[in-house]
Amino acid sequence: MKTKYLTKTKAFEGLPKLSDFKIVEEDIEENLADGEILTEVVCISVDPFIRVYPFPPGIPVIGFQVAKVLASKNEKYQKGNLVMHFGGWKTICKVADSSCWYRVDNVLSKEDITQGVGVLGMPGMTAYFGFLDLCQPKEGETVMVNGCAGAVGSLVGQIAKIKGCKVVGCCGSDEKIAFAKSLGFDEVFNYKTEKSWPEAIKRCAPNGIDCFFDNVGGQLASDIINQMNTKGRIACCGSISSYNSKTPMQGDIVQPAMVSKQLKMEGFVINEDRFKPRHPEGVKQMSQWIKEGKIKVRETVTEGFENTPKAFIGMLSGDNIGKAVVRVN
Ligand SMILES: NC(=O)C1=CN([C@@H]2O[C@H](COP(=O)(O)OP(=O)(O)OC[C@H]3O[C@@H](n4cnc5c(N)ncnc54)[C@H](OP(=O)(O)O)[C@@H]3O)[C@@H](O)[C@H]2O)C=CC1
Ligand SMILES: CCCCC/C=C\CC(=O)/C=C/C=C/C=C/[C@@H](O)CCCC(=O)O
Repeated sequence: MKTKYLTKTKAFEGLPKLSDFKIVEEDIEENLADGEILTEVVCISVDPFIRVYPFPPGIPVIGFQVAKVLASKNEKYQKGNLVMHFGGWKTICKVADSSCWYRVDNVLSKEDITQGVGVLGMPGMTAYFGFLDLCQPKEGETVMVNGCAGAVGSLVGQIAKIKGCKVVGCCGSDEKIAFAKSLGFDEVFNYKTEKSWPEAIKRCAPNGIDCFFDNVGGQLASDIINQMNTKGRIACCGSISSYNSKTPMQGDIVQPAMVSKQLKMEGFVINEDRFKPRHPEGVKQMSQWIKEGKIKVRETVTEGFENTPKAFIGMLSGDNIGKAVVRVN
């Protein structure tokens, strides 16, 4: 049997380019070891961590996909099931049990299957556990989310509304502002067009910020932290403003605000042991909120395996609204 995968030809430098990728075709043995499954890709996730995770050129680009089981030597999965696994940008995969997250067709219909790598996948779990566990939001508090129209940020804002918070967001276009407002965000600003970030933050959150979910980092994050209320909580989720930077980032220091306001700042990665065993809880709650109409899902879908690099570069450049995903089959 033949498989195809996308690999990077060399380490990324700055914003990745289409010429940094190539497709490789090879034979794949169909015999499976105990616990393995053989799958055919349905959709592929393009996520920011792929830009910064130091995987070498030559191997399939890392990442999550939803795939159909073609054969199984794992009692949890049967031929025909749809699963979400960490098989990378590859069409036919042999997958070990440890890389397979869950059966997607138990919770999603065929039309919504791309949500397996979005709201019910890694980004959804990041929003759910990262925000609720680290920020501990209370009713009436003000929550700030940057990258607020993306996969994680758009979900964090909606969870914050469910918890009775005032939600302030920022993002990179007026179309994205309209989207965030349609989700229930109370105030949103465009960080690309505002003359002064401190003034925009003050205007949108005049009473200060209690919880900050940081997707972006850099000076924008420093400006937000400098307007936090006493005992505020900061979840450091990502720092996408630095991922393509060719020179070291610079920004105002935050220690004076951290000390004087007694802030709590904590970084996390969703595959930590403290979250992994709780993923079924996250999937169940997010599914429930979607059914109840409390969480709305938006995706930017690119068609075709060969267009995965284009979708990835587009996501890093801000082209996506909601989750960026590639539909293959
Ligand atoms: N800690 C963890 O376990 C996880 C962390 N993350 C992190 O969460 C963040 C969001 O990820 P995700 O929701 O998947 O991605 P998004 O869907 O939000 O897509 C990326 C977005 O980042 C924004 N962006 C790009 N460059 C910049 C910049 N220089 N300054 C500000 N914004 C920028 C763009 O939106 P715009 O138009 O607004 O600029 C773009 O659309 C990332 O930092 C990611 O690394 C994600 C998953 C897990
Ligand atoms: C593990 C990636 C660390 C890079 C941190 C960079 C930015 C933050 C971010 O975006 C984190 C993303 C985390 C993604 C986690 C993916 C794992 O669940 C992959 C697990 C691998 C496997 O299942 O074999």
